[in-house]
Amino acid sequence: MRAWSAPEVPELSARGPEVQLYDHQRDAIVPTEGQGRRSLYVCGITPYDATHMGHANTYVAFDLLHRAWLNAGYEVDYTQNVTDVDDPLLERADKVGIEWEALAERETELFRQDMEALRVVPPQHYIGAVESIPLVTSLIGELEEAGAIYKVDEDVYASVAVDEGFGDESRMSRSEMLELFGERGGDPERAGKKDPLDPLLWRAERPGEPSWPSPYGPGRPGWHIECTAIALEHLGAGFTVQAGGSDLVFPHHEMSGSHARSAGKDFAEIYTHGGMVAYDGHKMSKSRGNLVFVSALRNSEIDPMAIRLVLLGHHYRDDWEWTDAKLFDAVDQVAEWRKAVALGRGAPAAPVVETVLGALADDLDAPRAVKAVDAWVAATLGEGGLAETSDPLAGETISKLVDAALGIKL
Ligand SMILES: Nc1ncnc2c1ncn2[C@@H]1O[C@H](COS(=O)(=O)NC(=O)[C@@H](N)CS)[C@@H](O)[C@H]1O
Ligand SMILES: [Zn+2]
Repeated sequence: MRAWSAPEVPELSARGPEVQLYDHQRDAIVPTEGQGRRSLYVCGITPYDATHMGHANTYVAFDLLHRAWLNAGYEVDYTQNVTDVDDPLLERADKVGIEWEALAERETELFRQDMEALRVVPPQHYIGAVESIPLVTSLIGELEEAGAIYKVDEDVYASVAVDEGFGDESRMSRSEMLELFGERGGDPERAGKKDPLDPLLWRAERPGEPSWPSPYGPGRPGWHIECTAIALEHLGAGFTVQAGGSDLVFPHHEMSGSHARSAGKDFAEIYTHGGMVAYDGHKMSKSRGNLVFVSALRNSEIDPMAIRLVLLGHHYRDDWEWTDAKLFDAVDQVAEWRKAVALGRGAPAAPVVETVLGALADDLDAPRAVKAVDAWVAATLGEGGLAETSDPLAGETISKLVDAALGIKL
Protein backbone atom coordinates (compact mmCIF):
# COMPACT_ATOMS: atom_id res chain seq x y z
CA MET A 1 0.00 0.00 0.00
CA ARG A 2 1.26 3.51 -0.83
CA ALA A 3 2.55 5.44 2.19
CA TRP A 4 2.88 9.24 2.00
CA SER A 5 5.52 11.69 0.76
CA ALA A 6 8.56 12.14 2.95
CA PRO A 7 9.53 15.49 4.49
CA GLU A 8 13.16 16.43 3.92
CA VAL A 9 15.12 15.73 7.14
CA PRO A 10 18.15 18.07 7.24
CA GLU A 11 21.53 16.49 7.98
CA LEU A 12 22.92 17.99 11.23
CA SER A 13 26.63 18.66 11.68
CA ALA A 14 26.39 17.39 15.28
CA ARG A 15 25.68 13.68 15.81
CA GLY A 16 23.04 12.79 18.39
CA PRO A 17 23.82 10.46 21.31
CA GLU A 18 22.73 6.80 21.47
CA VAL A 19 18.97 6.62 21.93
CA GLN A 20 17.57 5.23 25.19
CA LEU A 21 13.91 4.21 25.28
CA TYR A 22 11.41 2.95 27.86
CA ASP A 23 10.65 -0.76 27.51
CA HIS A 24 7.31 -1.90 28.92
CA GLN A 25 8.45 -5.48 29.41
CA ARG A 26 11.44 -4.49 31.55
CA ASP A 27 9.71 -1.41 32.98
CA ALA A 28 12.96 0.46 32.47
CA ILE A 29 14.67 2.86 30.08
CA VAL A 30 17.10 0.75 28.02
CA PRO A 31 19.57 1.39 25.15
CA THR A 32 18.16 0.77 21.64
CA GLU A 33 20.63 -1.57 19.95
CA GLY A 34 21.18 -3.40 16.68
CA GLN A 35 23.90 -3.89 14.09
CA GLY A 36 24.09 -0.51 12.40
CA ARG A 37 20.36 -0.32 11.66
CA ARG A 38 17.28 0.23 13.78
CA SER A 39 13.85 -1.24 13.02
CA LEU A 40 10.50 0.10 14.12
CA TYR A 41 6.95 -1.23 13.88
CA VAL A 42 4.22 1.22 14.85
CA CYS A 43 0.70 -0.18 14.78
CA GLY A 44 -1.29 1.80 12.24
CA ILE A 45 -4.88 3.02 12.18
CA THR A 46 -8.10 1.13 11.77
CA PRO A 47 -9.20 3.47 8.98
CA TYR A 48 -12.21 5.34 10.22
CA ASP A 49 -12.42 8.56 12.27
CA ALA A 50 -8.91 9.39 11.05
CA THR A 51 -6.87 11.36 12.02
CA HIS A 52 -7.88 12.35 15.53
CA MET A 53 -5.45 13.90 17.98
CA GLY A 54 -4.94 10.57 19.72
CA HIS A 55 -3.71 9.06 16.48
CA ALA A 56 -1.55 12.13 15.80
CA ASN A 57 -0.03 11.92 19.30
CA THR A 58 1.04 8.35 18.67
CA TYR A 59 2.56 8.81 15.21
CA VAL A 60 4.34 12.05 16.06
CA ALA A 61 5.75 10.41 19.22
CA PHE A 62 7.43 7.64 17.26
CA ASP A 63 8.43 10.05 14.51
CA LEU A 64 10.65 11.58 17.21
CA LEU A 65 12.24 8.14 17.70
CA HIS A 66 12.72 7.76 13.94
CA ARG A 67 14.39 11.19 13.79
CA ALA A 68 16.54 10.60 16.90
CA TRP A 69 17.93 7.45 15.28
CA LEU A 70 18.61 9.32 12.01
CA ASN A 71 20.37 12.09 13.96
CA ALA A 72 22.46 9.42 15.74
CA GLY A 73 23.56 8.20 12.31
CA TYR A 74 21.44 5.04 11.92
CA GLU A 75 19.43 3.77 8.98
CA VAL A 76 15.85 3.06 10.10
CA ASP A 77 13.58 0.31 8.77
CA TYR A 78 10.05 1.50 9.52
CA THR A 79 6.90 -0.58 8.97
CA GLN A 80 3.32 0.40 9.76
CA ASN A 81 0.10 -1.51 9.04
CA VAL A 82 -3.45 -0.45 8.18
CA THR A 83 -6.14 -2.59 9.78
CA ASP A 84 -8.31 -2.28 6.70
CA VAL A 85 -10.57 -5.17 7.63
CA ASP A 86 -11.80 -5.71 11.19
CA ASP A 87 -15.08 -5.75 13.16
CA PRO A 88 -15.16 -2.02 14.14
CA LEU A 89 -14.53 -0.96 10.52
CA LEU A 90 -17.31 -3.20 9.17
CA GLU A 91 -19.68 -1.97 11.89
CA ARG A 92 -18.93 1.68 11.10
CA ALA A 93 -19.35 1.09 7.34
CA ASP A 94 -22.74 -0.53 8.02
CA LYS A 95 -23.77 2.34 10.29
CA VAL A 96 -22.91 5.08 7.78
CA GLY A 97 -24.16 2.98 4.88
CA ILE A 98 -21.09 2.84 2.65
CA GLU A 99 -18.93 0.00 1.35
CA TRP A 100 -16.30 -0.92 3.95
CA GLU A 101 -13.53 -0.81 1.28
CA ALA A 102 -14.55 2.73 0.26
CA LEU A 103 -14.54 3.86 3.90
CA ALA A 104 -11.11 2.32 4.46
CA GLU A 105 -9.65 3.91 1.31
CA ARG A 106 -11.12 7.36 2.04
CA GLU A 107 -9.92 7.41 5.66
CA THR A 108 -6.47 6.04 4.83
CA GLU A 109 -6.04 8.80 2.23
CA LEU A 110 -7.06 11.43 4.81
CA PHE A 111 -4.56 9.90 7.25
CA ARG A 112 -1.77 10.15 4.62
CA GLN A 113 -2.52 13.85 4.06
CA ASP A 114 -2.53 14.53 7.80
CA MET A 115 0.77 12.69 8.29
CA GLU A 116 2.32 14.76 5.46
CA ALA A 117 1.02 17.98 7.00
CA LEU A 118 2.45 16.97 10.40
CA ARG A 119 5.78 16.11 8.71
CA VAL A 120 5.83 12.53 9.95
CA VAL A 121 8.53 10.56 8.07
CA PRO A 122 6.68 7.73 6.28
CA PRO A 123 7.34 4.00 6.75
CA GLN A 124 9.12 2.20 3.91
CA HIS A 125 6.50 -0.54 4.29
CA TYR A 126 2.90 0.61 4.70
CA ILE A 127 0.96 -2.66 4.69
CA GLY A 128 -2.79 -3.41 4.75
CA ALA A 129 -4.33 -6.37 6.57
CA VAL A 130 -6.14 -7.45 3.40
CA GLU A 131 -2.98 -7.53 1.27
CA SER A 132 -1.26 -9.48 4.10
CA ILE A 133 -3.74 -12.37 4.23
CA PRO A 134 -1.29 -14.80 2.58
CA LEU A 135 1.31 -13.85 5.24
CA VAL A 136 -1.28 -14.38 7.97
CA THR A 137 -2.41 -17.80 6.76
CA SER A 138 1.15 -19.05 6.37
CA LEU A 139 2.03 -17.84 9.89
CA ILE A 140 -1.07 -19.65 11.21
CA GLY A 141 0.40 -22.73 9.48
CA GLU A 142 3.58 -22.31 11.54
CA LEU A 143 1.50 -22.05 14.72
CA GLU A 144 -0.36 -25.19 13.64
CA GLU A 145 2.94 -27.08 13.27
CA ALA A 146 3.78 -25.96 16.81
CA GLY A 147 0.46 -27.41 18.04
CA ALA A 148 -0.64 -23.90 19.07
CA ILE A 149 -3.99 -23.65 17.28
CA TYR A 150 -7.45 -25.21 17.61
CA LYS A 151 -10.93 -24.66 16.23
CA VAL A 152 -14.17 -23.63 17.91
CA ASP A 153 -16.84 -24.33 15.29
CA GLU A 154 -15.11 -23.02 12.17
CA ASP A 155 -13.12 -20.25 13.90
CA VAL A 156 -9.39 -20.79 14.55
CA TYR A 157 -7.89 -19.82 17.93
CA ALA A 158 -4.35 -19.62 19.29
CA SER A 159 -3.68 -21.47 22.54
CA VAL A 160 -1.77 -19.07 24.81
CA ALA A 161 -0.84 -22.00 27.09
CA VAL A 162 1.73 -23.02 24.46
CA ASP A 163 3.67 -19.78 24.99
CA GLU A 164 5.59 -19.79 28.28
CA GLY A 165 6.45 -16.13 27.78
CA PHE A 166 2.77 -15.16 27.77
CA GLY A 167 2.19 -12.19 30.09
CA ASP A 168 5.83 -11.04 30.15
CA GLU A 169 5.15 -7.96 28.00
CA SER A 170 2.12 -6.52 29.81
CA ARG A 171 3.06 -7.89 33.28
CA MET A 172 -0.67 -7.86 34.08
CA SER A 173 -2.61 -10.10 36.44
CA ARG A 174 -4.93 -12.65 34.88
CA SER A 175 -8.01 -10.81 36.14
CA GLU A 176 -6.76 -7.55 34.56
CA MET A 177 -6.12 -9.43 31.32
CA LEU A 178 -9.59 -10.98 31.30
CA GLU A 179 -11.22 -7.58 31.84
CA LEU A 180 -9.22 -5.79 29.12
CA PHE A 181 -9.52 -8.69 26.70
CA GLY A 182 -13.31 -8.43 26.85
CA GLU A 183 -13.27 -4.64 26.48
CA ARG A 184 -10.87 -4.60 23.53
CA GLY A 185 -12.24 -6.99 20.96
CA GLY A 186 -11.65 -10.34 22.72
CA ASP A 187 -14.28 -13.00 23.50
CA PRO A 188 -13.34 -14.44 26.94
CA GLU A 189 -16.82 -15.79 27.52
CA ARG A 190 -17.07 -17.88 24.34
CA ALA A 191 -17.90 -21.51 25.10
CA GLY A 192 -15.53 -24.18 23.84
CA LYS A 193 -12.30 -22.22 24.20
CA LYS A 194 -9.41 -23.95 26.05
CA ASP A 195 -8.52 -20.67 27.78
CA PRO A 196 -10.82 -17.60 27.85
CA LEU A 197 -7.75 -15.52 26.89
CA ASP A 198 -7.11 -17.48 23.69
CA PRO A 199 -7.33 -14.99 20.78
CA LEU A 200 -8.90 -15.45 17.37
CA LEU A 201 -6.48 -16.14 14.52
CA TRP A 202 -8.96 -16.66 11.71
CA ARG A 203 -12.70 -15.77 11.78
CA ALA A 204 -14.73 -18.05 9.61
CA GLU A 205 -17.01 -16.47 7.05
CA ARG A 206 -20.30 -15.01 8.37
CA PRO A 207 -23.22 -13.90 6.17
CA GLY A 208 -22.74 -10.31 4.98
CA GLU A 209 -19.09 -10.21 6.03
CA PRO A 210 -16.14 -10.14 3.61
CA SER A 211 -14.16 -13.38 3.45
CA TRP A 212 -11.10 -14.77 1.71
CA PRO A 213 -10.19 -18.39 0.96
CA SER A 214 -7.64 -20.06 3.26
CA PRO A 215 -6.44 -23.54 4.29
CA TYR A 216 -8.77 -23.03 7.32
CA GLY A 217 -11.79 -22.32 5.18
CA PRO A 218 -13.18 -18.97 3.94
CA GLY A 219 -12.87 -16.16 6.49
CA ARG A 220 -10.76 -13.20 7.56
CA PRO A 221 -7.70 -12.58 9.79
CA GLY A 222 -7.76 -11.97 13.53
CA TRP A 223 -6.38 -8.60 14.68
CA HIS A 224 -3.20 -9.58 16.54
CA ILE A 225 -1.83 -12.08 14.03
CA GLU A 226 -1.98 -9.38 11.34
CA CYS A 227 0.69 -7.31 13.10
CA THR A 228 2.83 -10.32 13.94
CA ALA A 229 2.84 -11.45 10.30
CA ILE A 230 3.56 -7.99 8.87
CA ALA A 231 6.32 -7.15 11.39
CA LEU A 232 8.09 -10.51 10.96
CA GLU A 233 7.86 -10.28 7.16
CA HIS A 234 9.07 -6.69 6.74
CA LEU A 235 11.37 -6.23 9.76
CA GLY A 236 12.39 -9.76 10.70
CA ALA A 237 12.46 -11.58 14.05
CA GLY A 238 14.03 -9.60 16.91
CA PHE A 239 13.33 -6.15 15.43
CA THR A 240 14.16 -3.19 17.66
CA VAL A 241 10.88 -1.54 18.70
CA GLN A 242 7.15 -2.37 18.67
CA ALA A 243 5.17 0.80 19.40
CA GLY A 244 1.65 2.13 19.70
CA GLY A 245 -0.69 3.79 22.18
CA SER A 246 -0.95 2.44 25.72
CA ASP A 247 -4.33 0.84 24.96
CA LEU A 248 -2.34 -1.67 22.87
CA VAL A 249 -0.26 -3.00 25.79
CA PHE A 250 -2.88 -5.70 26.31
CA PRO A 251 -4.21 -7.65 24.52
CA HIS A 252 -2.75 -6.45 21.22
CA HIS A 253 1.01 -6.30 21.80
CA GLU A 254 0.98 -9.21 24.26
CA MET A 255 -0.76 -11.40 21.69
CA SER A 256 1.34 -10.19 18.75
CA GLY A 257 4.52 -11.18 20.61
CA SER A 258 2.95 -14.42 21.81
CA HIS A 259 2.07 -15.53 18.27
CA ALA A 260 5.66 -14.94 17.16
CA ARG A 261 7.09 -16.92 20.10
CA SER A 262 4.68 -19.80 19.47
CA ALA A 263 6.05 -19.90 15.91
CA GLY A 264 9.54 -20.08 17.40
CA LYS A 265 10.50 -16.51 16.55
CA ASP A 266 11.62 -13.55 18.64
CA PHE A 267 9.40 -10.52 18.32
CA ALA A 268 10.39 -6.97 19.41
CA GLU A 269 13.37 -6.18 21.67
CA ILE A 270 11.49 -3.22 23.12
CA TYR A 271 7.76 -2.46 23.52
CA THR A 272 6.91 1.17 24.11
CA HIS A 273 3.61 3.03 24.22
CA GLY A 274 2.29 6.55 23.94
CA GLY A 275 -0.13 8.00 26.50
CA MET A 276 -3.82 8.61 25.92
CA VAL A 277 -5.07 11.99 24.69
CA ALA A 278 -8.37 13.06 26.23
CA TYR A 279 -10.92 15.69 25.30
CA ASP A 280 -13.83 16.92 27.37
CA GLY A 281 -12.64 14.85 30.31
CA HIS A 282 -12.54 11.48 28.57
CA LYS A 283 -10.00 9.60 26.45
CA MET A 284 -10.56 10.63 22.83
CA SER A 285 -12.26 7.61 21.29
CA LYS A 286 -14.33 6.69 18.28
CA SER A 287 -16.96 5.08 20.45
CA ARG A 288 -17.42 8.20 22.59
CA GLY A 289 -17.15 10.53 19.57
CA ASN A 290 -15.23 13.23 21.51
CA LEU A 291 -12.74 13.60 18.70
CA VAL A 292 -10.61 16.53 17.54
CA PHE A 293 -9.57 15.98 13.94
CA VAL A 294 -6.27 17.16 12.46
CA SER A 295 -7.99 17.73 9.09
CA ALA A 296 -10.70 19.91 10.65
CA LEU A 297 -8.05 22.15 12.20
CA ARG A 298 -6.11 22.23 8.91
CA ASN A 299 -9.28 23.17 7.04
CA SER A 300 -9.69 26.14 9.40
CA GLU A 301 -6.21 27.43 8.45
CA ILE A 302 -4.44 26.18 11.59
CA ASP A 303 -0.72 25.71 10.93
CA PRO A 304 0.06 21.98 11.31
CA MET A 305 3.36 23.00 12.92
CA ALA A 306 1.36 24.52 15.78
CA ILE A 307 -0.58 21.25 16.13
CA ARG A 308 2.70 19.33 16.22
CA LEU A 309 4.08 21.73 18.84
CA VAL A 310 1.09 21.08 21.13
CA LEU A 311 1.88 17.37 20.98
CA LEU A 312 5.60 17.97 21.65
CA GLY A 313 4.74 19.89 24.81
CA HIS A 314 3.87 16.58 26.51
CA HIS A 315 6.06 13.60 27.27
CA TYR A 316 5.02 10.89 24.81
CA ARG A 317 4.19 8.41 27.59
CA ASP A 318 1.97 10.83 29.53
CA ASP A 319 -1.81 10.92 29.33
CA TRP A 320 -3.02 14.47 28.73
CA GLU A 321 -6.02 16.56 27.74
CA TRP A 322 -6.26 18.50 24.47
CA THR A 323 -7.55 22.06 24.91
CA ASP A 324 -8.05 24.79 22.32
CA ALA A 325 -6.06 27.11 24.63
CA LYS A 326 -3.02 24.86 24.18
CA LEU A 327 -3.40 25.19 20.42
CA PHE A 328 -3.60 28.99 20.51
CA ASP A 329 -0.51 29.14 22.74
CA ALA A 330 1.35 26.94 20.25
CA VAL A 331 0.36 29.21 17.36
CA ASP A 332 2.03 32.11 19.21
CA GLN A 333 5.03 29.94 20.14
CA VAL A 334 5.70 28.97 16.50
CA ALA A 335 5.45 32.62 15.48
CA GLU A 336 8.06 33.56 18.14
CA TRP A 337 10.36 30.75 16.98
CA ARG A 338 10.06 31.98 13.37
CA LYS A 339 10.77 35.59 14.40
CA ALA A 340 13.89 34.58 16.32
CA VAL A 341 15.45 32.40 13.60
CA ALA A 342 14.71 35.08 10.99
CA LEU A 343 17.14 37.44 12.77
CA GLY A 344 20.03 35.32 11.49
CA ARG A 345 22.33 36.00 14.42
CA GLY A 346 21.29 35.00 17.91
CA ALA A 347 22.27 33.61 21.28
CA PRO A 348 24.85 30.79 21.03
CA ALA A 349 23.23 27.82 19.26
CA ALA A 350 25.71 25.01 20.00
CA PRO A 351 24.54 24.41 23.59
CA VAL A 352 20.92 24.25 22.36
CA VAL A 353 21.84 21.61 19.78
CA GLU A 354 23.43 19.49 22.50
CA THR A 355 20.51 19.88 24.91
CA VAL A 356 17.86 19.13 22.27
CA LEU A 357 19.58 16.05 20.84
CA GLY A 358 20.38 14.83 24.36
CA ALA A 359 16.76 15.27 25.52
CA LEU A 360 15.30 13.36 22.59
CA ALA A 361 17.83 10.55 22.99
CA ASP A 362 16.67 10.26 26.61
CA ASP A 363 13.34 8.45 26.09
CA LEU A 364 12.10 11.11 23.65
CA ASP A 365 11.94 13.95 26.18
CA ALA A 366 10.42 16.49 23.78
CA PRO A 367 9.20 18.87 26.54
CA ARG A 368 12.80 19.35 27.69
CA ALA A 369 13.89 19.97 24.07
CA VAL A 370 11.10 22.50 23.47
CA LYS A 371 12.04 24.35 26.68
CA ALA A 372 15.63 24.67 25.48
CA VAL A 373 14.47 26.18 22.18
CA ASP A 374 12.08 28.52 24.01
CA ALA A 375 14.99 29.74 26.16
CA TRP A 376 17.14 30.38 23.07
CA VAL A 377 14.25 32.27 21.41
CA ALA A 378 13.73 34.47 24.48
CA ALA A 379 17.46 35.21 24.73
CA THR A 380 17.72 35.97 21.01
CA LEU A 381 14.64 38.20 20.89
CA GLY A 382 15.97 39.89 24.03
CA GLU A 383 19.36 41.55 23.84
CA GLY A 384 21.11 38.18 23.24
CA GLY A 385 20.74 38.50 19.51
CA LEU A 386 22.71 41.69 19.27
CA ALA A 387 25.38 41.10 21.94
CA GLU A 388 29.00 40.65 20.73
CA THR A 389 28.83 37.08 22.00
CA SER A 390 25.97 36.44 19.61
CA ASP A 391 26.34 33.63 17.12
CA PRO A 392 26.13 34.86 13.51
CA LEU A 393 24.70 31.56 12.23
CA ALA A 394 22.40 30.79 15.16
CA GLY A 395 19.19 31.28 13.19
CA GLU A 396 20.12 28.74 10.55
CA THR A 397 21.53 26.25 13.08
CA ILE A 398 18.39 26.36 15.26
CA SER A 399 15.94 26.11 12.36
CA LYS A 400 17.78 23.04 11.00
CA LEU A 401 17.85 21.55 14.49
CA VAL A 402 14.13 21.92 15.22
CA ASP A 403 13.35 20.59 11.75
CA ALA A 404 15.57 17.49 11.97
CA ALA A 405 14.98 16.63 15.64
CA LEU A 406 11.42 17.85 16.30
CA GLY A 407 9.96 17.85 12.77
CA ILE A 408 9.01 21.53 13.13
CA LYS A 409 9.55 23.42 9.86
CA LEU A 410 10.01 27.14 10.64
N1 LIG B 1 -7.13 8.77 22.53
C1 LIG B 1 -5.97 8.28 22.10
N2 LIG B 1 -4.80 8.78 22.57
C2 LIG B 1 -3.61 8.31 22.13
N3 LIG B 1 -3.47 7.32 21.22
C3 LIG B 1 -4.62 6.79 20.73
C4 LIG B 1 -5.91 7.22 21.13
N4 LIG B 1 -6.84 6.49 20.44
C5 LIG B 1 -6.15 5.65 19.65
N5 LIG B 1 -4.82 5.81 19.81
C6 LIG B 1 -3.72 5.09 19.16
O1 LIG B 1 -3.78 5.32 17.76
C7 LIG B 1 -3.31 4.16 17.08
C8 LIG B 1 -4.37 3.72 16.07
O2 LIG B 1 -5.53 3.37 16.81
S1 LIG B 1 -6.68 2.68 16.00
O3 LIG B 1 -7.05 3.51 14.91
O4 LIG B 1 -7.67 2.34 16.96
N6 LIG B 1 -6.05 1.33 15.35
C9 LIG B 1 -5.50 0.34 16.10
O5 LIG B 1 -5.36 0.42 17.33
C10 LIG B 1 -5.03 -0.88 15.33
N7 LIG B 1 -5.21 -0.71 13.88
C11 LIG B 1 -3.58 -1.19 15.64
S2 LIG B 1 -2.97 -2.55 14.69
C12 LIG B 1 -3.06 3.09 18.14
O6 LIG B 1 -1.67 3.03 18.47
C13 LIG B 1 -3.84 3.60 19.34
O7 LIG B 1 -3.26 3.20 20.57
ZN1 LIG C 1 -1.11 -3.66 15.55
